[in-house]
Amino acid sequence: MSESRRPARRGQSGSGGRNNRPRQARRPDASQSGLDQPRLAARDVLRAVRERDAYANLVLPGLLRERRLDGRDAALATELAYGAARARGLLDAVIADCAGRPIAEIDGPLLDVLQLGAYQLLRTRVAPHAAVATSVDLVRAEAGPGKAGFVNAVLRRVSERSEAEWVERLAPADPVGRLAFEHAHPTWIAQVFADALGADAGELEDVLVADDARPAVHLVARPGEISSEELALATGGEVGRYSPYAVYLDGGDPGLLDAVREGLAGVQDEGSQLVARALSLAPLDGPDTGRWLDLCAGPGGKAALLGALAGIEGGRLDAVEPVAHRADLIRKTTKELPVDVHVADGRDPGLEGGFDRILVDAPCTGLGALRRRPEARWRRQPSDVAGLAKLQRELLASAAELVRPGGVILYATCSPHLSETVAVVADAVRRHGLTALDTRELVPGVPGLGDGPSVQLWPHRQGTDAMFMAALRKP
Ligand SMILES: C[S@@+](CC[C@H](N)C(=O)[O-])C[C@H]1O[C@@H](n2cnc3c(N)ncnc32)[C@H](O)[C@@H]1O
Repeated sequence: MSESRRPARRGQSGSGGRNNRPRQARRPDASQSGLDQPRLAARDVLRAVRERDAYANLVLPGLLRERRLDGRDAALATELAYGAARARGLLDAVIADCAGRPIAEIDGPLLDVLQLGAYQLLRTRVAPHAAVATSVDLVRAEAGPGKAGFVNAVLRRVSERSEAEWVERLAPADPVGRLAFEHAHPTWIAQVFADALGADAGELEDVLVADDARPAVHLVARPGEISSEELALATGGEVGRYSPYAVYLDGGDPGLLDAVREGLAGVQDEGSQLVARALSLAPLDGPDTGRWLDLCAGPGGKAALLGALAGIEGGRLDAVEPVAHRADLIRKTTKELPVDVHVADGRDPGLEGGFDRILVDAPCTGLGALRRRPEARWRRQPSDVAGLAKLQRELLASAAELVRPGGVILYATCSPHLSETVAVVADAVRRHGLTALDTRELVPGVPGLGDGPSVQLWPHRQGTDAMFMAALRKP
């Protein structure tokens, strides 16, 4: 192994899910046994993402276990796989310039290694000769000396400039495009962030930087099971700033923690905790009869928190999810809680109305949680938005039917896209006669919430995912 173990500049963690079985997670064969194993693992993750649309953060853990990589080797593999997946647009622009040909004309397996090498050269403190040599070794072992020579030549060219110099040379001239390029985001997503920031669009660079940094792991202490103080003591973490259930961890695999294995705690971004809590705090007209509904509940993170909070008040939560295996995940997360899981479409779940509190945590583009899903920013397309916005409106219409007069709906997305947030809410207010409440009052103690009445959280302001929420009461 090399000096590459020095701390790298950027890194990450995340969540997601499809085609992620560890098909590629077999042990390396004999021809690979002399190779740098963390880099081989990172290369295999990039390959799985490219070839079969896998999610890096679901493939990598299985692969590390299969290959018995732990400690510093696991940390290096994680840093390189997630970092290269996240920075793909920037890396590809540099690689294409150095190769003198479009990315589409470079063989996929070579491109995986070039991205890995370019990432090390531009965004880590790995010594250039180690970055180039280990990349060349990876290609030589699989594709022979000719291809290895090509990779060697391209990476040597990459190493002739720093990241800042490449940005200077290749970034588009327009301000949003330039910032997007510099911080490895597609321009359209940077524009979505700028639009959502509105008058605060001057903070765009701060958002992009925060979105590109390794996020802390957030744990949720299950109410009634363990307090956040006890959880922080048990895990060596730090009690969260805003959610009374949050604990921050610096890194590591939270799945290995006793508290998580025993179901006393879960992994959940603090912003998501604040969403669930906001629904529980919303003022109703009339008494709370204890009928709560989570209309888009899979995989069950917020349902677990809501179920625990409803249970403390003697209430119950109905949890709706159309995808059977995601409904199974809700059952697993909420067992022993007063939660009834229904496999159904939230637009017509077949439940009797009259709910006091309804969460609509709608399917969305996820543009607010990109920091936790390394490759997602390069996969999402602007054309994804229209279909989701239609579904979001329909789900909110269904919630407006199911909530009782005086009851409250909390509409939430892990996206700041205006077409998925304020536009959907304004439409619901107009069509269904709902009243917008001041949602800022439902996240007490959280600074930087702007003019209301809805709440948009940001990684650079609150350190959470960019969750949106709006509380709506039926008159
Ligand atoms: C943003 S996720 C919800 C996350 C969840 N609340 C949690 O905290 O774990 C959206 C969920 O809505 C589900 N979904 C998709 N279409 C739906 C529909 N028509 N009705 C209800 N849920 C739907 C998705 O399968 C997904 O599990």
